[in-house]
Amino acid sequence: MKPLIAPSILSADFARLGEEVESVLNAGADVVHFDVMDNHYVPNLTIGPMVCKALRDYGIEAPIDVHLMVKPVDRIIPDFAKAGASIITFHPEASEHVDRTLQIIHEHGCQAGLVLNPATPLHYLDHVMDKLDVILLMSVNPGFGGQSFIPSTLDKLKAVRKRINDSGRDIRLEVDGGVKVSNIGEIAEAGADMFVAGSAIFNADDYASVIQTMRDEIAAVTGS
Ligand SMILES: O=C(CO)[C@H](O)[C@H](O)COP(=O)(O)O
Ligand SMILES: [Fe+2]
Repeated sequence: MKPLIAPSILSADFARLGEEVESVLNAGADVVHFDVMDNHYVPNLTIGPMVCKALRDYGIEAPIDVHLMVKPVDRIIPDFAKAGASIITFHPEASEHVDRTLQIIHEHGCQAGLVLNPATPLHYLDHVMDKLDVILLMSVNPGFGGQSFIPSTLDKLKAVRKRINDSGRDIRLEVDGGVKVSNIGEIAEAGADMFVAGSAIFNADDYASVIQTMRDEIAAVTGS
């Protein structure tokens, strides 16, 4: 599948969020990564469905990838679907019934994904592979942008890539946390095909140049 670059708006200038999202899409980004934190499941507080709707009302048409770091998770899903989310991912530890949460996301017309933290085992995928559109591996502990990539994620990516290939389904393998120009090649080589990057893109002066360099690094190892 075509590699997707998904800037995390956590590192955008929130006072100019509409413009920032527009700029990063004009600079070549594919997907908007939207980090939702509740000061309960993670020790930080960010943005909710009203902000997602505001981006749609502003004219943003690109897919919005809502990464829910909230507990409980089910009751906020319909609000995000109504607000214009395209993909909704959640952490299994934040759901009492993972299969039901996936079902709620699909019933509301969104693509669904599970997010596994660095220390969360892969067995959470065991009985739901047929219901996943996305698997997101966290390469930092969730809660903050600007952290360093945890290298053991590479082996985990390889293992999940194998599971996806064995399943025969088109499941996106997304990676989130500490992704930069300097490591995106090895991350792609390990099997990721959707790359979240917050600080690496929004802290740069030229968004287009960072995104193009990321694409070149991915193409150098995967040919796509
Ligand atoms: O989910 C997240 C943190 O919980 C963010 O998406 C992630 O950290 C992106 O930021 P950066 O690229 O700066 O690491
Ligand atoms: Fe995220």
